[in-house]
Amino acid sequence: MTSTPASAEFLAPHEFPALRAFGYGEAQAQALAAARAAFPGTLPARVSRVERNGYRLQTESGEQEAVWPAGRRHKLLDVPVIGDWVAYAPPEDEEGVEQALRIEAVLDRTNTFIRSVQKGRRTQPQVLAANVDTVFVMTSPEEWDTERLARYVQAVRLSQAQPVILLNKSDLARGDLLERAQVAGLEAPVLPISAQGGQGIEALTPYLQAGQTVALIGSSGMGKSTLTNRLLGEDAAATGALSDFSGEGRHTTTWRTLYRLPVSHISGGALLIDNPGLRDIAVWDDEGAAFWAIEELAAECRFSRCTHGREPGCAVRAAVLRGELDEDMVDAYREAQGTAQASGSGRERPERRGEKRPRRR
Ligand SMILES: Nc1nc2c(ncn2[C@@H]2O[C@H](COP(=O)(O)OP(=O)(O)OP(=O)(O)O)[C@@H](O)[C@H]2O)c(=O)[nH]1
Ligand SMILES: [Zn+2]
Repeated sequence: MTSTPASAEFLAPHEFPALRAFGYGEAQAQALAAARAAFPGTLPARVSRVERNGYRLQTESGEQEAVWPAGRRHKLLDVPVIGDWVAYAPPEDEEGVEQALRIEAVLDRTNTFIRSVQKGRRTQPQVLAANVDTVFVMTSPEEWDTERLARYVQAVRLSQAQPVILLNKSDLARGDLLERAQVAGLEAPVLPISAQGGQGIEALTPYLQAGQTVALIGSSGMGKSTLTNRLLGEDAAATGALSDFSGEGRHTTTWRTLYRLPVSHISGGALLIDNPGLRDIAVWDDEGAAFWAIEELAAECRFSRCTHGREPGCAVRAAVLRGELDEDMVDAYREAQGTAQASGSGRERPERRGEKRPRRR
């Protein structure tokens, strides 16, 4: 929604100095204005933790519990995820301060990370994280695989985030791997680092500026936890989102969390998204990429509430006709959005399932 908002609904970013450190800026202020038109008086916050039964929000006045009201008819892709900006209803009275805040709307996302999940025989998109500026793809000398990395790089670029390859455990690199990695032709910087020893870590600084959001992905054992702990440093326990950070280690944490990195010689105070689902590199498949593409294209549809059915000026349909998008993927997406039924063209086509391209791993 890019139309100029009514002034009463528009709250300038500088009115939220604390949220600015969490990345609140002009785009969020515009999105909030649109949400306030529907939900007057709501205020902005960022989802800093997703729990089984609720959320933790970073508001201008600190972290607070919140709920996304059950029973509300919402579409699958509209459910708040880690990294989302939301509009919440401020508590009505003093007592209300003790209660969980109510999330009224998810603000327009600058991007989403979507994976495909299998529900029975159907493929369905699931949003893992939103509003990510940079994705660190972590690999190691033993696991270096140029082709596979090229696919992740492409997937990250599709989602409008910037890919950066971290070649961790560079202390273990043999022969000329570090040199070869630099000239592998990947459309992303390749940074040799050692999360354990700290070598090369300064190269991350440009991506870790205040208000920047980064996500770390990579298969098991690449050193994601080691790097996260190094970046969080001693200040970890002092950060709100980390109040349950314990000696048990992060492996036991199943929450999705947005950590604010302490300001150090490496980080200017960036936000780091840790999502167990995002860690699994298998999510970067063709289907997930198709769902991203649909989300991006949908912004170009003539109607902001386009269901990508038979509306005129639908950019998603146009891409299908051009052969750029798989129709099955569009159907799966529409089903998840709950729009397929409404527009009367929802079809299940199990007979075509067998024809689908094999999933690449
Ligand atoms: N030699 C060397 N070993 C490292 C380095 N970074 C991490 N390791 C080791 O690699 C192993 C795996 O590191 P983790 O940080 O647990 O890896 P992870 O990516 O978080 O793994 P999962 O939690 O399973 O996803 C540990 O034994 C680390 O000590 C490094 O820079 N050099
Ligand atoms: Zn459309």
